[in-house]
Amino acid sequence: MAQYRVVSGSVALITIQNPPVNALRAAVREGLFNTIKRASSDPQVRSVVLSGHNGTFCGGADIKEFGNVSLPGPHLVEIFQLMEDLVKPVVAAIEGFALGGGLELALACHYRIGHSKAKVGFPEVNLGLFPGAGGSQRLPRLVGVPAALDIIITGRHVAAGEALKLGLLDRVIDQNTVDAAVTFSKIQKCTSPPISGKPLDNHRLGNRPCPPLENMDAFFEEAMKRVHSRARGAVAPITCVQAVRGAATLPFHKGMELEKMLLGTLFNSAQAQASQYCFFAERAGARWSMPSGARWDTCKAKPISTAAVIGLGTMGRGITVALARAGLSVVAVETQEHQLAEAQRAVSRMLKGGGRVSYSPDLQAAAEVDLVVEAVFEDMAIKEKIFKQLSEVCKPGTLLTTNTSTLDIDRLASCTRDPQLVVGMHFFAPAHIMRLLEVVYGPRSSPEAVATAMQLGKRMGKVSVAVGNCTGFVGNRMLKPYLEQANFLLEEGATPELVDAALEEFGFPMGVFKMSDLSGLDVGWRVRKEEGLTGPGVTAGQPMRIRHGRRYSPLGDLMCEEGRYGQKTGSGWYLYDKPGGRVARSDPWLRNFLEQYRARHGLVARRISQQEVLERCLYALINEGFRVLEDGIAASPQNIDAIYVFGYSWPKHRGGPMFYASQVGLARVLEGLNHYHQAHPDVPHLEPCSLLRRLVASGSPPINKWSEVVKGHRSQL
Ligand SMILES: CC(C)(COP(=O)(O)OP(=O)(O)OC[C@H]1O[C@@H](n2cnc3c(N)ncnc32)[C@H](O)[C@@H]1OP(=O)(O)O)[C@@H](O)C(=O)NCCC(=O)NCCSC(=O)CC(=O)CCCCCCCCCCCCC(=O)O
Ligand SMILES: NC(=O)C1=CN([C@@H]2O[C@H](COP(=O)(O)OP(=O)(O)OC[C@H]3O[C@@H](n4cnc5c(N)ncnc54)[C@H](O)[C@@H]3O)[C@@H](O)[C@H]2O)C=CC1
Repeated sequence: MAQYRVVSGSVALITIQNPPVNALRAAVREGLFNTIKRASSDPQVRSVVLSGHNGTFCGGADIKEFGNVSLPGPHLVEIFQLMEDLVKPVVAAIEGFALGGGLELALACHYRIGHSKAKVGFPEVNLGLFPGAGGSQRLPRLVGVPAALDIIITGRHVAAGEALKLGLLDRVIDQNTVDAAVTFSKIQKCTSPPISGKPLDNHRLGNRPCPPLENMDAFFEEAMKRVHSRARGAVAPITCVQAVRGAATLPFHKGMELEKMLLGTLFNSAQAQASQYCFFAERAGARWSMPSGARWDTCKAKPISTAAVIGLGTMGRGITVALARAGLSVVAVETQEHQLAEAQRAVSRMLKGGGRVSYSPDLQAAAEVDLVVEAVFEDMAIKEKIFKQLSEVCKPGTLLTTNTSTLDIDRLASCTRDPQLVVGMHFFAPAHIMRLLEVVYGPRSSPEAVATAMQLGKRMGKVSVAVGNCTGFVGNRMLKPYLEQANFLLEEGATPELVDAALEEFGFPMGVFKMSDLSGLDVGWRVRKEEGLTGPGVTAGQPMRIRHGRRYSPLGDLMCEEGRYGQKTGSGWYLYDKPGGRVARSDPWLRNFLEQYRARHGLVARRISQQEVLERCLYALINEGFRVLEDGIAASPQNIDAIYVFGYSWPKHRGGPMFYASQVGLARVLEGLNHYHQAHPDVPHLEPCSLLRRLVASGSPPINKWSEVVKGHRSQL
């Protein structure tokens, strides 16, 4: 766990060994504690080098241990103090990553040497924590308060070059880091005396004062204001500011006491649990499986080096950028001349002149590529035609994928010669930025096609989740009842402002109406027309607010008929200063419109609480999530949660909708749905699904045990 060797005659080389990231689990902490003591008392040893096995210094504390109320083994704070107090110089040799507790470990060393490709950082804020083993107190003393606060609050990875400039690293090298650190620990080159034996006090960060900061009170006030406005209800970022303020104002030992107290408030909090759950949910998608039994570890991906993107609108442009950034050579195809020219400019701008992209108005240009992503209008007839053409044009074996957000993958596959080569690759806007990729398999998609799309997602840095084929797949299928509830609430007396405020307070960066204005109201309108819910496809004589015997809100359709598509037209649920404007203002027109609408349909506006908004919107969405699990469209609640956190900006500190349901309590969610369904019996999305009932009947097991109930449930269907 911590290997000890004496090298070069007098240097104790301690190597942390705990693959894959050398996390500081109990046995490692024990090993570190013992080897530091050994180095201290070994008369042969004059200096110490600390390194990590297999090119990674240390990924920090072992997150899997965090559920324990009291962690076993020696405490990190104690180990780091022991190391800092050592009278022999200790040099950290940083290769790969030094993150979280790993960087705290490096800060407790007297010197830090990093490889030029190394990265350091404090990502704890993403886990609902902050660097609580001395990091919040030592880093500001080394790099100053503003730089330290930035690193701690953002959780970003700092590249070696920047770390050197900040003084976080003493040296950056391109050669073998451990060898360099051993040499460094023994001698300082040229005129300087050997560092072994040199007084080390200035290199013990706990002994140093924080560099002074002018206008400190104003600095922290401003920082706190910024954090409050951005944290969206997350507590950890606020604690980061409090802890760093402690470093700036208190002696080290007092700062450490404050750090301990603050960590105590976070460590077992619901937010920390939710954020840590998200860390593992993000990674769980890589271990995909299909109902056929095909799995991530038994299927091989095809090599992909060239791709074509068909349709260069909003999505196609971002997809082209994402593929080019992943190192693929991309052919971008668009039939509209002006769109092609505009897309070429936009893509070049985003790629900053880099990437290998060629442009064509002709589908024939896709003849030799390994993979195609189709991103034309959401119109089945157009897409079917394109898939038929692609099947004729492309070389045998080309993977044909579609970015459709709702349509049937199998129907598209049936237009091709090789339906097993067709899968959905559902990106989220903006496609080069949003991390989520839903990889949709149809009944005939081959495991190899799925493996290839998943592998490509990884190359693009996406969180990829394999899902089954149904209208809207996982994310958009669950979104439908959420949007539906929001519209019903408007009919009943709410305003877009009230609904959005409730959702933003919950932690979404944008409420449902602001989000719809951003995406474009016409997108959903097109889908509803395609489904025959509005437009010429509606059976004559149907009441306006009923479709297929269920409650329906035509509000979104009426807005589009008024030409209000959202930001792009300068008005939607809100008013914008110009088409394409970003700042939403309340619109008196809309208030009038809603009043007239209610009057026309005999609806009496009532007072609606924020709690009702949250429960109806979120429980309806969660209920559909249970149906998705029940139908086997998503393999696990973790997959659903990853989709919502990385594709729909569900607040990480709430852990995703299914985790949130488990935290609220399944019985309470069931009770809420029963209540609202009784009040609205014509809304099937509010009727609790049978899997939820069954989970509650089985005593509401923890989320990692749901799959057992799901399996039993499916076998009974
Ligand atoms: C390191 C990475 C950047 C590597 O990325 P990549 O190569 O892409 O690999 P991955 O797929 O991400 O990971 C591979 C594999 O490893 C698993 N893993 C990664 N990191 C960890 C980890 N830190 N712990 C456990 N497991 C880890 C990962 O899950 C993968 O496995 P799989 O899931 O099975 O596929 C990347 O991995 C990464 O970013 N890792 C996380 C880095 C990070 O966030 N580090 C910070 C950890 S938190 C930390 O260090 C906090 C502290 O040190 C301070 C807390 C002190 C604790 C003190 C406890 C005292 C509590 C008392 C409180 C009460 C007080 C009172 O009462 O008084
Ligand atoms: N806009 C969004 O937020 C998201 C959209 N999607 C899906 O992505 C697809 C594309 O959507 P958008 O980019 O928003 O549409 P868009 O309307 O912005 O762009 C579509 C482009 O396809 C081009 N096109 C049409 N027929 C073509 C053909 N035969 N050959 C080549 N190009 C052709 C059009 O000229 C247009 O430039 C749709 O299936 C949509 O459902 C998926 C995720 C998010």
